[in-house]
Amino acid sequence: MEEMKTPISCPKTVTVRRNPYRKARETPSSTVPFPLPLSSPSVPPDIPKFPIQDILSVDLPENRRANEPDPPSSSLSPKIPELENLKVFLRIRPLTLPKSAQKPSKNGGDEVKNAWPKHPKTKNLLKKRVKKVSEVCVTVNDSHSVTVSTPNSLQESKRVKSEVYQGFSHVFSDESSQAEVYEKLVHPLVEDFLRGKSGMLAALGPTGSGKTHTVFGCIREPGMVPLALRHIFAQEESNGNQVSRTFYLSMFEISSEKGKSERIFDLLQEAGELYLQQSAIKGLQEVIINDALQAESLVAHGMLRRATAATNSNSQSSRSQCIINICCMPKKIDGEFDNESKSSSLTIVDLAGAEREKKTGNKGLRMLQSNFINNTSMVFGLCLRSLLEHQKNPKKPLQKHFQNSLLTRYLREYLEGKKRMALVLTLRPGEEDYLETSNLLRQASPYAQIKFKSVEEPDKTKCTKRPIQILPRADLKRMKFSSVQAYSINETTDHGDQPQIKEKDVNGNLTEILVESEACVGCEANEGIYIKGGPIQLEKRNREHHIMVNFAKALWNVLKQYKEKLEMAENEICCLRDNLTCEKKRSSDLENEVRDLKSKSSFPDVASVEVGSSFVVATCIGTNSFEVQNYQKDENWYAHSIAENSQDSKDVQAVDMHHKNGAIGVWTASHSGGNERCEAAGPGEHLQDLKDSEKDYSSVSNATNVTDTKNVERDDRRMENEGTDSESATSRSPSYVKTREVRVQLEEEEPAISAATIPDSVVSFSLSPITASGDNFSAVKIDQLSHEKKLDPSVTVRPSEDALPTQNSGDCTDPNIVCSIAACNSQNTEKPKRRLLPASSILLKDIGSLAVEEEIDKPKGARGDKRVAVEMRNKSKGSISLLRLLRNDLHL
Ligand SMILES: Nc1ncnc2c1ncn2[C@@H]1O[C@H](COP(=O)(O)OP(=O)(O)OP(=O)(O)O)[C@@H](O)[C@H]1O
Repeated sequence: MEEMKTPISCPKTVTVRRNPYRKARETPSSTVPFPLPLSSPSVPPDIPKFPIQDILSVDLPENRRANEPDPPSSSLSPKIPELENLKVFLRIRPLTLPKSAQKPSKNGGDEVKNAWPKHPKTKNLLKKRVKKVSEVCVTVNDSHSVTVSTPNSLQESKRVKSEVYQGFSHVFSDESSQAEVYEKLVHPLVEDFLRGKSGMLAALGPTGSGKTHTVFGCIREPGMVPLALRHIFAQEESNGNQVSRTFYLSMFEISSEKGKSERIFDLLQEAGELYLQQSAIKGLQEVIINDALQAESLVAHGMLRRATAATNSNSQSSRSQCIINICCMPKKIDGEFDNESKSSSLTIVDLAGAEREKKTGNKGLRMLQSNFINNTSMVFGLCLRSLLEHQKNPKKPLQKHFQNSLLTRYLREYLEGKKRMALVLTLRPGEEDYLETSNLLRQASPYAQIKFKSVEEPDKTKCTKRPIQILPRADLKRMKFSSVQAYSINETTDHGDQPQIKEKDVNGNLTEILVESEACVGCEANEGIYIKGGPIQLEKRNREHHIMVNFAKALWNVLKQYKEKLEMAENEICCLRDNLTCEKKRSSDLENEVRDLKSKSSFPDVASVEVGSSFVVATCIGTNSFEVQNYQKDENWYAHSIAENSQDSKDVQAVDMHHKNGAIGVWTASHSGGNERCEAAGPGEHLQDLKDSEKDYSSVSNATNVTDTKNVERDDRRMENEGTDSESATSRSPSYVKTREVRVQLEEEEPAISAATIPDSVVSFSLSPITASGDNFSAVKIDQLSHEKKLDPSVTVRPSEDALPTQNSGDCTDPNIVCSIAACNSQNTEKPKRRLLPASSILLKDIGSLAVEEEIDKPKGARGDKRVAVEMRNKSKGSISLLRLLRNDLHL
């Protein structure tokens, strides 16, 4: 507060003290310059200096005109193309016409129209033409510019009193003759035409301004067309080239009847209406012209056909757009075109003049025609303006105004700046024509800024159509791929910035085609490839072409590889199919062989086991099916009972039987031809040891025919007899059977379980000592297991209490064979097709233990019932009844 009150003296240096206190830095002026470290991180190393000197040393181009577009940068186009400005000529018609040229109109003709108030300014400027000055609004400044003065009557509504239009190629005053106009306007075009450059001249202007007079002229003052024809043929005659070239003349008009659709008519012949196809008139007659006189007469003939009508502005006003084409085609010498001469065309267009309704006073049909004429003129102007704007600012697209009229469609290439063109503006200088004149000059004078390239046109006779070669189909397909590749675009500097399309022909020669920068060039190759656009677009397209070609190549290679793989896979499939067929055939052959062998085999797989006083015989009748028989030993044979074959079994059963004297016999039952044959084998070789693994039964006794095996089955006694009888048999079968027997030691000497081997398998037998019914007779075929395991040679088998299931196990005498006797369950095994009665021996064994009477005399009551129930559970009804029977029979 004290400081605020005391006056503050202004110090030289002010120190601002902050909280917290900081030491003030010394002022830079008082300090020694502090050298920055060389490797200061804040300073980026090696920053290039700004090349100001280089920039300044560049030579600046000379000042260009304001209306000239900026030159393209050197990087984009190394060489500035030779551009030509559109030549715009201006011709001023005489204000007054000679009396011979004047044809009175209804309203008094030109004299009436030119009775406009005089312009005082022009009067002062052109003193020599006092009469005209008072009437004209257009004055020629020099050969390139004119001044248009506003009439006094319009000065109040107009801001400017005069307008200067410049930039014309030449301004022809009203005193200019046709020859003078021709010399400057058409002569260069004709010269170019004769050199092979096409060109077009169009006359624009309001009605009655002298377009037709300029183009066609009259007898005394021939116009541009007759003069051009004379020039052409004079040139030909002077050069002596009449033979080398042919000139064609065509002339047609585009008109609109009743203001509706546009129509094209040939003016050289009565051909009716013609049609425009793209840029060509279909059906247009092109007359060969041999001399100027003939040509002029043709033109005069066409002019007579042209639609004209008298209007207030013109007694012979054109009501159509008239187009004349003079074509030059080199003649064929010995079927070949002359190399030096080129084809070209010269087009001269006489447009119908724009009309103002107020001035012409057109009504009805005339007014409709006037609308059509004005519309065509407007479209023509729009096309040129769009071209100009597009050239000034390439970002602006080139509008397609040409589509709006037949004339502009026909002249499309010219109106898009692709071909050389010249315009001649005709006007009437009278003050009364001020508006038309002013409008025309305002609109058309900027067209002089339109540029087009002076290019040598491709010779139509050489490059437009190539001969189509008839190639094989495969070659054509290949060409579809290779034709794109055949084009290579090379932007060389030989032709400025015009890209060069090098086209490889069939012979491999490169032919160069120039493509205009803003041009649209169609290259008709065999595949009809069309290249459009400027150099940048062409480059882009070229890149796209290359990409597509590479893509197509890669795709083609991939497809080829897939095709090869597919073919290989198909071949493999074929091989596999063949192999499969072979294997199937082999398998079927093997099956047949096995079947044959089986059928040929005399003996099926048979195994027998001695169980107590009985033999149990198992015969393999299927894959897992056995037929089990048991039979008792008699005094002679251990086995002398055999069951019948099942009807399905076609095999032969054989049972090895053991004679009391140690002989081995085979009991066989064969089936052949529907008759079953039972063969009783006689004593064969004496085999002392039944435990031998293999016994060959080479001797078989004579056979006894058995017609009905069932009889055999039903009559055991008969079977036994037959078996006995077989002992004396002498005939022997060459068949034999191989069996292996596995003895199983049974606990408690109850031969309930045994097993035997048959070839490649093990059969186990289960005989229940408790239940003597046939249901508990079972045999299971157990396939040989792998040889890796061995069982204990001494196997003890303990039958289960209820005998179901019964566990069997056995060992194999052959050490190479490892056998395993698996669980044997009568329910699991396939039941034999025919059940046999239980062995009587077993029953007999049980007879003693069974108390049949007890059963009868069983105590009644609950305990007695239980006991009976337990016993009855162990013994079936059949066994009980059988036991009873046997007891009765045996008197036990
Ligand atoms: N330079 C000229 N010298 C002499 N006479 C001329 C000249 N220009 C035009 N004329 C005459 O003016 C009249 C009208 O000219 P012209 O028919 O050529 O006009 P135009 O522009 O074709 O009119 P439109 O568009 O109606 O057909 C004609 O009689 C023609 O002879």
